[in-house]
Amino acid sequence: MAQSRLRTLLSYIRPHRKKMFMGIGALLVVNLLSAYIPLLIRDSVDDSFETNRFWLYVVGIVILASIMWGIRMLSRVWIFGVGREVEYDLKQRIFEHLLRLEPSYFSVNTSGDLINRATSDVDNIRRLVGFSVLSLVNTVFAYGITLPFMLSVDVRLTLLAIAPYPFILVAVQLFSKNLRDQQQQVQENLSDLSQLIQEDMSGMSLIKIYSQEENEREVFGEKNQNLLRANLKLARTRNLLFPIIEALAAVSLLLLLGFGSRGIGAGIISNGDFVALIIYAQRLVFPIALLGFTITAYQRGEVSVDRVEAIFQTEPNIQDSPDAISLPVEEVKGHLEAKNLTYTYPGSQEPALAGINFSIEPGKLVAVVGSIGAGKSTLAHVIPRLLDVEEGQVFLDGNDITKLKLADLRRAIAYVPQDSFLFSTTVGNNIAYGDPFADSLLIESTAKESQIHPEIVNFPQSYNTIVGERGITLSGGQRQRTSLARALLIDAPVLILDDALSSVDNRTATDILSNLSAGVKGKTVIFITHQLSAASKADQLLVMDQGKIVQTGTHEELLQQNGLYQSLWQQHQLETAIN
Ligand SMILES: Nc1ncnc2c1ncn2[C@@H]1O[C@H](COP(=O)(O)OP(=O)(O)OP(=O)(O)O)[C@@H](O)[C@H]1O
Repeated sequence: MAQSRLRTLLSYIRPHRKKMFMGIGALLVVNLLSAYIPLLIRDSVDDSFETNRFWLYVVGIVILASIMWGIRMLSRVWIFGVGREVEYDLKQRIFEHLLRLEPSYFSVNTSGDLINRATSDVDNIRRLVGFSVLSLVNTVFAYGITLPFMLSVDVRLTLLAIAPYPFILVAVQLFSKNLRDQQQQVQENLSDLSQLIQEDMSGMSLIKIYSQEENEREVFGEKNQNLLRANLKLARTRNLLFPIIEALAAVSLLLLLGFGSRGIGAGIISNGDFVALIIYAQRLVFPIALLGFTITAYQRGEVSVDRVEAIFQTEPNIQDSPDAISLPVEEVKGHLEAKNLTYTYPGSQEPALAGINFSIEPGKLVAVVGSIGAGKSTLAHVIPRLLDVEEGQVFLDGNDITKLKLADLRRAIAYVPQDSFLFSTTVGNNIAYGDPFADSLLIESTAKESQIHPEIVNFPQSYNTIVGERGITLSGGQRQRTSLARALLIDAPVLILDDALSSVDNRTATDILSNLSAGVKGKTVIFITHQLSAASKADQLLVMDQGKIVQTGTHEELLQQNGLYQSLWQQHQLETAIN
C-alpha cells in the first residue's frame, strides 16, 4: 500500500521531472559548498594564528556563502515550483474527472467533501511534493556529504556526535501512527464542517423561516468544536515529538563539546578541527529536525493521496460502450420507444419504473401525468441516460440509447429539469449556455418562445442582468422560463420538460405549450406535469401510477375511460372552481 502510494506520488511528479532534477542538482551543489565552508573556517582558525591571511579567508567564505545562498534559492524555486505544478495538474484532473461522473455520484458524495479533497487534500500533496522532497533530499545530501567530511576530521568524535540520531528516528516511528490517525480525524472533521457551511448557505431561507438559527449555530459549534479537538490532539502529539527530537540533537552537541574539548587538551585535534566539527554537527541538527516535519507532511500527504485517488478510481457507470455508434443530430427524427423499461434506484427495493412500454412518434407533444412519486421524473432522467439504464429498453429512432455515443444522444435531447438551475452570470449567458456563440437575435427569439422576453427587457440591464447565485434574483416562474429558453436555444429534436412550468400560471403554461407544438415543428416534446389543463392540449397523454403506465390516449379518449386520469381531471376541475 505504502509502495503504491509512493508510486502514485512519483507519477504526479513524472511530468515535471526535469525541473525536479534541476532542483535536486542545485541542492547537491549547496550541500557540497556547505560541507566545504567549515573546512575553510577550520583553516582560517588554524592559519590565522601564524599568518595574516584572515581577511582572505573571510572574503572567500563570504563569496562561497553568497553563491550557496543563490543556488539554494534556485533549488527552492524549482522544487516548490514542481509542488505548485502538481497542485495545478491535480485540480485540473479532479475537475475534469468529476465532469465525467453521473449525477447520482454527487448525491452520495457531498459537495463539501469533494471541495475539501480538491482544495486542502491537494494542498497537502503539494506540500508533500515540495517541502518533503526538498527536506528529504536535503537530509540525504547533508548526511551523505557531511559525514565523510566529519569522519575525515575525527572518527571517534563523529561517531559520538551522531550516536543519538538513531533514537530520533525511533521516536519519530513511535509517534508516526498516532500522527497519521489524528491527521485523518482532522481531515474528516474539516470535511464535515465545510459540508455544513455549504448546506446552510444554500438553505438560508429555510433556516430563517423555521427559525432554526440557534439550532444551526449549535450544530456548527459542535462540529467546529470537534475540529478544534482533533487539531489540538494533533498539535499535542506533534509538540511532544519535536522537543524530543531537539533534546536528542542537543545531547549530540553536548557529547561533542565534552569529548572535543578533552581532545584539544590532549592535542589529538586542532582548534580548527574542533570548530569545524561543531559547525558540521550543527548543520546536521536542522535536517534531522526537518525529517520529523517531513514525516508528518508525508503522513498527511498519504491520507490526502488516498482521498484524491478515491475520486480518480471511481469510473463513470454511464459512458460510451466500446462499440458506441454515432447518430448526428441532423439525422435524428425524434422517435422514442420504451420496451419493458424497468429501473430500480441503487439500494431501493421497489422499482421506480416497472415494465413501461410506449412509442412516441416524431414531432408529437406527449404529456406525462399521474400521481406523485409515480416515476415521471425517473423516466425523464432515463431517456438522456442521466440514470444508468440497462440495454435493450429505450430506443431513439430505433437505436438502443445505451449503444449510442453519449454526446450524440445528449445533443439530440434538450432536458429542462424540475428545479431550474441557473448559473451566476447574465440572463443572456444562461440562455446561451448550450451554445455560447449564439447571437443575440437567437437568444431573444428563444426567450420570446418561452415568454420571458418582456420581463427580461424590464430587468435593469436587460439580457446583461446578472441573475445572482443560482438565479436567486429571479422569481421561480422567471427561472423556469429562462431554463426553457436555454433548452430551446440548442434546437434539439427531442425536448423533455420535467414539471418545468410548475411555477408558471396555467394560462401562460398552456400558451407556451401550444406555441411550442405549433412553433417547433418536428420536435418531439415530452411534457411531464401536474398542470392538467396544459397537459390536455397534448397529442397524447401517458398516465403513470406506481412505476407503470396505466393509461394512454388523448385527453378526450381518457375522459371516456373510468380510470386514474378521469379522477385526476375531476379533482383538477374542482380545484379550478374553488380558486
Ligand atoms: N435518487 C433516488 N434514489 C432512490 N429512490 C428515488 C430517487 N429518486 C426518486 N426515487 C424514488 O423513485 C420513485 C419515483 O420517483 P420520481 O421522482 O420519478 O416520481 P415523480 O412521478 O416524478 O414524482 P413527482 O410528481 O412527485 O415529481 C419514488 O418512489 C421516489 O421515492
